[in-house]
Amino acid sequence: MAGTTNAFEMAQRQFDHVADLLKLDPQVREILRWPLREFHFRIPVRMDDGTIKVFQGFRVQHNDARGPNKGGIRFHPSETIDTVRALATWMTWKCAVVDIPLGGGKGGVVVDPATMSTGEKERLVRGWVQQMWKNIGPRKDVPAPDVGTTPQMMGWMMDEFSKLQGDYTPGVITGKPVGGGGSLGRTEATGFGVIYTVREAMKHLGMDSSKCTAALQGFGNVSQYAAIGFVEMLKGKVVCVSCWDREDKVSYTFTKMDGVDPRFLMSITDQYGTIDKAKAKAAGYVIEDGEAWISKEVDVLIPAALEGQVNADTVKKISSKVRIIAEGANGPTTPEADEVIKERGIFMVPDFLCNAGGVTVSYFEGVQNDMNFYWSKEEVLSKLDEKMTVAFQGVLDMALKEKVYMRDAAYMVSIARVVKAMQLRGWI
Ligand SMILES: NC(=O)C1=CN([C@@H]2O[C@H](COP(=O)(O)OP(=O)(O)OC[C@H]3O[C@@H](n4cnc5c(N)ncnc54)[C@H](O)[C@@H]3O)[C@@H](O)[C@H]2O)C=CC1
Ligand SMILES: O=C(O)CCC(=O)C(=O)O
Repeated sequence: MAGTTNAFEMAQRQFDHVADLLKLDPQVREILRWPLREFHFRIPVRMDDGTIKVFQGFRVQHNDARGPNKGGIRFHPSETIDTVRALATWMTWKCAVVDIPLGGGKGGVVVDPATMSTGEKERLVRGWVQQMWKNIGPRKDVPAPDVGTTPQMMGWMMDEFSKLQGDYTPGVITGKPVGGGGSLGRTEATGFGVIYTVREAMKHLGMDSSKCTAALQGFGNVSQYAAIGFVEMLKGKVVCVSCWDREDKVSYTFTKMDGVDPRFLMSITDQYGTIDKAKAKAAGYVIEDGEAWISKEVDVLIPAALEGQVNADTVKKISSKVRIIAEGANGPTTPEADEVIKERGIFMVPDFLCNAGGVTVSYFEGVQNDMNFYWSKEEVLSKLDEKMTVAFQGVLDMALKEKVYMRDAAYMVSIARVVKAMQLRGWI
């Protein structure tokens, strides 16, 4: 992969660029370039065979000027502190851009959860809470799921925290299972939120969504509901999705030029987002290499897997037909690729705006936990649509007013809100 691959370096470069445009005070800049707090810890877990395995865990709290830190916990074999720092930093900008009263945090464990039994996973997540419980809580830092973690794990974590605290505390964590303190609509929230922003981008560009096509990277939580939303809400056609194949250890693209059926594909996908190749082939899907998704002649590209996927090499493969890139993933585009996209005039819906639907419904989940009163799915999704639409319009207005790239405009909106909160609290 060419160019910048370190996610935290990417996050700092994006921020520095806009800080320069804003002529941001150097001291304010120094606060915002780095996380305020980091926790590095080891989690010993009794494995099913009786041995003890020790896992590396992290939690990074980037900035809590606007409210408690908020952000998921990622379980991935290649997790690093720099990835967690980047993801925590983007969470600060994400919560600010959708104007929810929360700061930015993120956690992680270096582990491949697919290699563990259910019991081992439960002991690992309870161990994570045992290390962190004094530094998380509804008014301190509220974790949630991300890549490799599930609602069930959030349920166990909430239980562990409540036991240690001696009080039932559902608001300590979000993305919990429905019936166990979770909110209806959280599963769909990130993917549907992506589609609400694509809908608004299409309105701005004068595109008829029912005549549009899309190619998606990834087929996990975000991509599955983005694909469903593109087909069912926008009446468009998704020509391919891709995934990482855990057996073959490579990625594949699953293509059907007359339109994939996302609900069928979901029925043959495991909990880690790997699609069953044999079943897909039998249903008429063409299986191509993992990078094929990016060169499709479509109107919309939705990278919804991991960071750094649209980079100096892969950006060259983007077809001249593409008009919108909607970043479902966090940090999928490197600064080098951004330059090319800007030059080509492709409309960018940047990650921390595009995928903010998840944390928005997590915020709604916390509100419902506080009230001990739960909303219908329709109510949750209609509140989400409103938040995402207002946020999109705010960023678009800034981009048009300042004549800047949408990513820079999103940073401008968020930085102003975080700086204002720091001023109001007397930090600066
Ligand atoms: N789940 C959520 O609510 C939110 C997730 N995100 C971000 O969205 C992205 C995806 O997250 P989830 O869908 O939750 O994760 P997930 O674990 O449910 O799915 C990830 C998908 O990406 C695929 N993948 C991994 N490496 C790949 C590669 N090299 N090529 C193609 N596919 C690959 C996996 O096979 C899987 O289908 C991440 O960047 C995450 O941080 C952002 C906001 C909220
Ligand atoms: O739901 C949340 O609180 C966090 C979601 C998240 O980790 C993200 O938006 O990247």
